[in-house]
Amino acid sequence: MPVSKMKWKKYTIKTTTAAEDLVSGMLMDLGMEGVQIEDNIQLSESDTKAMFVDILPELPPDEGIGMVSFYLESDNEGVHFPEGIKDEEDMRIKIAQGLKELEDFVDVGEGTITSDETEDKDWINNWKQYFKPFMVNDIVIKPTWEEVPDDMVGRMVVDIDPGTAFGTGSHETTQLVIKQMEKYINNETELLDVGTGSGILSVIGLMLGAKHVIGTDLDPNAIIATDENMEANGISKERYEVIEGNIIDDPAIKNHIGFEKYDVVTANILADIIIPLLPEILPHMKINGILITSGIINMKEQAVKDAFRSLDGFEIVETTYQGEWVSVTAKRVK
Ligand SMILES: C[S@@+](CC[C@H](N)C(=O)[O-])C[C@H]1O[C@@H](n2cnc3c(N)ncnc32)[C@H](O)[C@@H]1O
Repeated sequence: MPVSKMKWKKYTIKTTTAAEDLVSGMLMDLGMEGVQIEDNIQLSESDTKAMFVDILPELPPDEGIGMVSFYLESDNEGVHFPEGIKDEEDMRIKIAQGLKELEDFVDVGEGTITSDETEDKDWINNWKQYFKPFMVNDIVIKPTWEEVPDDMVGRMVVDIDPGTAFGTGSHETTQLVIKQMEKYINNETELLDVGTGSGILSVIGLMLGAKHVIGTDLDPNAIIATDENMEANGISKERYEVIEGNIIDDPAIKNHIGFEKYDVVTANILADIIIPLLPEILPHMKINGILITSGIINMKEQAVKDAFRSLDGFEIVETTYQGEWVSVTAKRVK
């Protein structure tokens, strides 16, 4: 699929941090898509988890200003406004009315609207320009829309389009798991991939010879992406299953996955999620089964290891590092 080169016009409303969510909602009601908020409020714990960052960025002080932006497609005929909006003037009037209604509930601040010159920007597909074929050990990982470069021909090739799910393979945490999988997966392996994202680890597990994989994720986009990536790599439906749900607290998922069944389990999720996952994953593993955890920022290495050691059943066999990230591999010993 070629990288889309649509043109977009960006409009930005200067408001307050208190009003930014309401302003976004108002814009979405008017039919705007891709609404973005920028402010200097520190991310909450749940936001950081969703964004997969363990370290909070240092931001300048929050001065209560929030910028809410949206993008409209534009071409030679001009900007394409959502249904019900005639032109730019009509849009500005409708937004001003919307802000006025919100004023009864919250301080909307300046409420000024600025626009950027039309730019060649596609915020959904932009990242694709930077996703190029690369290698992890001997495995070539490439976007589905790129050819295998000449110097990488003849190796195992994994095609990936993560869509909106996590997992191009370029993140250190994913690479740490792939390198461990190469050591432990063989033709007898039953694999469980907790937090499958794009399905990249499941696909690689099967390509390395695993008999079957079950992937789980909380994100419905991960299910779609995994199906697509299995197909892109010519993997038949009998070899895998991907399910939406949480093995931490959903007994139906636990029963479905089955107990004492897995030779290898991968879990590339944040340390704060891995810690409560460990006792839940243990009973699904065979004795001598291997659990490869990743997504652990170095400052949380000790906490994850303490969690492993507090459980009667795991023995840590290896710790590997890439950049500021850590992967802990453990064996089920009883
Ligand atoms: C860092 S991504 C890893 C994606 C892919 N496995 C990789 O290695 O590139 C973590 C994934 O875990 C999912 N996740 C978070 N908590 C989970 C849980 N309790 N059970 C299953 N998946 C979870 C997220 O939705 C996200 O897709």
